[in-house]
Amino acid sequence: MIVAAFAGGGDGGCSGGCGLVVVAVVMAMVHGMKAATLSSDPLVVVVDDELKSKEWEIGVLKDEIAAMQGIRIRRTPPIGPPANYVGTFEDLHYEDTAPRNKLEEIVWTKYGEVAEMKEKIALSSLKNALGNAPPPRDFVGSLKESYLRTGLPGLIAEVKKASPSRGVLRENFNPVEVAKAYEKGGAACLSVLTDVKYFQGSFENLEAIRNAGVKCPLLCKEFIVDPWQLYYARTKGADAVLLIAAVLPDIDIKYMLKICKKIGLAALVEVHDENEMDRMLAIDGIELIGINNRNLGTFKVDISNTKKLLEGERGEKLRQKNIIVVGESGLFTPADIAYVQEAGVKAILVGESIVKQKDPTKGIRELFGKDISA
Ligand SMILES: O=C(O)c1ccccc1NCC(=O)[C@H](O)[C@H](O)COP(=O)(O)O
Repeated sequence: MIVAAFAGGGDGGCSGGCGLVVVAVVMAMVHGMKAATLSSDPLVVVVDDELKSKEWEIGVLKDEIAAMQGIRIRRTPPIGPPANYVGTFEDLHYEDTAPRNKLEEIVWTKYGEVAEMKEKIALSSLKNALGNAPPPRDFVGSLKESYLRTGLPGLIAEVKKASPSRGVLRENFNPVEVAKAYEKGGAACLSVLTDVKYFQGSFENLEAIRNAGVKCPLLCKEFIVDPWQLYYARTKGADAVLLIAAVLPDIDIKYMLKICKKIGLAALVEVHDENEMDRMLAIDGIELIGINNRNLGTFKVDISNTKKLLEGERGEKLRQKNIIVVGESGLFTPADIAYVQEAGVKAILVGESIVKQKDPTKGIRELFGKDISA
């Protein structure tokens, strides 16, 4: 086991906690080196090489910790150590270099995109810009209010032009028009895809909807891999963000939840299976858990996933913790809504079935089998 070897343990009994200590130590070293890089020391080149090596080691360790938590999504392609690497990991083999599934491909692309964005906009600038951002609105409160008003799951209606599994869902896509139609139809909140490459979304769409006076709180539907994105989303007017348990280890979820709280973002934490649900149930401070019925590896949609994850002790624990469960993906008919509501959800996230309708307001009426706007 890499972490144990690196930690000098080697007895195979090193838990995720041990790995975290190792990461903390390496990070402290990296921070020390970053400080050195800023100086005019003649050893700067050597320090730069070491810095690259240490950052690479952190990536390896993070994947190792994630794997221990059952996460199969690797953060970056396993490209091997930087040139001149001298260290603990040089014996690793890099055969499995293609993404294992679409989600992993999206995550790798996102890492690259975010790295480029971070070069252009420093975190400190984003922090300074927070004061000028449109004020955060109560995403969770809006879902609760809708549920109490209608007796039906609060609707998070998704502004989604296209998806990897279904291709283009709506030609002549006007995000503001769709958002207004959803609001008119009784949506409690909106989800706005901001990923460009795979969903043809954008942060411009999010900003445009916010600036058009739409009152529904907005979820920034993005693949978050770095805390920088949380600040960016907030400065663009998001009220909530998505944290995907299949992508983020517990330590990242905990850290990001803290940041969200600090900057006024609600967090929808998304799970797909029992392992992810159990991991999230062990974390304090989660208010919203989304159960995605779409397997993000195979794209297969099965709404019985929601029921399966809410049965027995898990359902009981969710109720005890007052967590609102959101049923996500593959919901098309009033019977589907009744099925997931019966299973215990109090909110739903719906894209395809309503965005494809000529009139999305009417699409919402058909989805629920009644007018939920009044
Ligand atoms: O929708 C996809 O094809 C997809 C592929 C890979 C990762 C995520 C994906 N979708 C994100 C979502 O979870 C859905 O957009 C959302 O739950 C709404 O689903 P639906 O009502 O089925 O459009």
